[in-house]
Amino acid sequence: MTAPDLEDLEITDLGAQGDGLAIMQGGVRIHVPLTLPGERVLAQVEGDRGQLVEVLRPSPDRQTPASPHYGECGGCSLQHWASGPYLQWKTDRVRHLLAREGIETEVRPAIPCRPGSRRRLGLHARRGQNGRVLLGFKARRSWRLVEVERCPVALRQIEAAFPALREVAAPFLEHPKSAPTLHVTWTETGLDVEVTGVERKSGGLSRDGRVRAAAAAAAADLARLTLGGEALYQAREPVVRFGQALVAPPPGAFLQAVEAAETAMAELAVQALKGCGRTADLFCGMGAFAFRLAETGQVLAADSWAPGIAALERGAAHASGLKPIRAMTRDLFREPLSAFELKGVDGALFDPPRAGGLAQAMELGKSDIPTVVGISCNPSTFARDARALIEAGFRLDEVTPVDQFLWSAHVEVVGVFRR
Ligand SMILES: C[S@@+](CC[C@H](N)C(=O)[O-])C[C@H]1O[C@@H](n2cnc3c(N)ncnc32)[C@H](O)[C@@H]1O
Repeated sequence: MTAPDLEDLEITDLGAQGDGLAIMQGGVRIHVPLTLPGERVLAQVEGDRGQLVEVLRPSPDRQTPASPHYGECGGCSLQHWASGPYLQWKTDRVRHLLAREGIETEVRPAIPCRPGSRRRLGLHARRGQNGRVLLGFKARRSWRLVEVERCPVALRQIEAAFPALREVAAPFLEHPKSAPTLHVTWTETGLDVEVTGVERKSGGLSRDGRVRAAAAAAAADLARLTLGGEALYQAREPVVRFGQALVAPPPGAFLQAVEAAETAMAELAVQALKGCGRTADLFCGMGAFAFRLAETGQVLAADSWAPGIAALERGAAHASGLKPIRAMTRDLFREPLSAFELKGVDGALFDPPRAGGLAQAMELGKSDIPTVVGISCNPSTFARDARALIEAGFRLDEVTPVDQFLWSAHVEVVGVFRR
């Protein structure tokens, strides 16, 4: 094996994953994580990857990273970038991905999210030396676990619970093949933790393990602890608020990562769909947007995840002052709501998973709905779906990036289509 070459590189751009890009002789593009455009750096280069050794000429936009685990932890890739150019890069990236589909529209300045606002985290647990439990995130481009004590992205309540969560994780490591992940969500009644990645072949978690997990959950004052959807401990029912409604999320439910981002997206959607008497919320989850839309008009809500639809229905049954919500479990990839079924709907919102919702977008295109709001955590598939709507006669009037995934290369978008 040959040792990597030490190279003096000029970083000219930033790639899609947030890595600095340098062009070597012969036009080879080298990805150098943790660098910024305009910087001169020393990096160990192997293939098309460079590992930063030293920043020889820092960018004026370089800032001190907030996390003590920065660089090692793979969770954040852009913590070293000042907020102005960082947000501008996300906005430009959305514009670029739309342009690639031939779409030109107004891309508004990205809505920022504060540090310390993330309410959902996936924490991995492993055994370290001397049997000690390690809790943290994966290292950059590696399966290695980086133990974290602080996470400036997470809500303070989650960060403060790290030591107690390490105790909660311990029983799930009883089988050497287990690689547990604690999916931690902050709710109105406290922390809701769903554990996955526990070896099931030998009967799953032992009886003793369950007792220890429940005791650790009580000591950590969790609202609920579940393993693969099965309750191990519940002190209080977890509850999340969507506008005026309270919903009890089933274990492992999808929830927008940052509450303020969800509120900002809902405000954009409600504003665009103002005056609609009947809207459709497609890929509705537990109704994060449906409940806000139901404050002024009837809602038809659909999603393939039956437990989420059941939670939405229970929330709707207890909410007061809302217009009726009709919810249905439906696979919108295989069986999108047809233009015929959408008759009488005068506004629609669609918020598909990362893969996008092309089949549903095409049906929306065939319908006579005048306004559609598209929300997506993947601007590439959003642009593809937008293309389908535009080909069906819509204009994409505006797109607003929302920086829901702080200091990562990911960005959420909200687009308003009209015809
Ligand atoms: C990005 S989430 C949005 C959920 C909701 N709008 C919210 O903000 O909480 C995407 C949703 O798509 C749903 N989904 C995934 N595949 C689906 C499919 N084939 N058909 C219908 N819904 C699907 C998931 O269950 C999830 O609720």
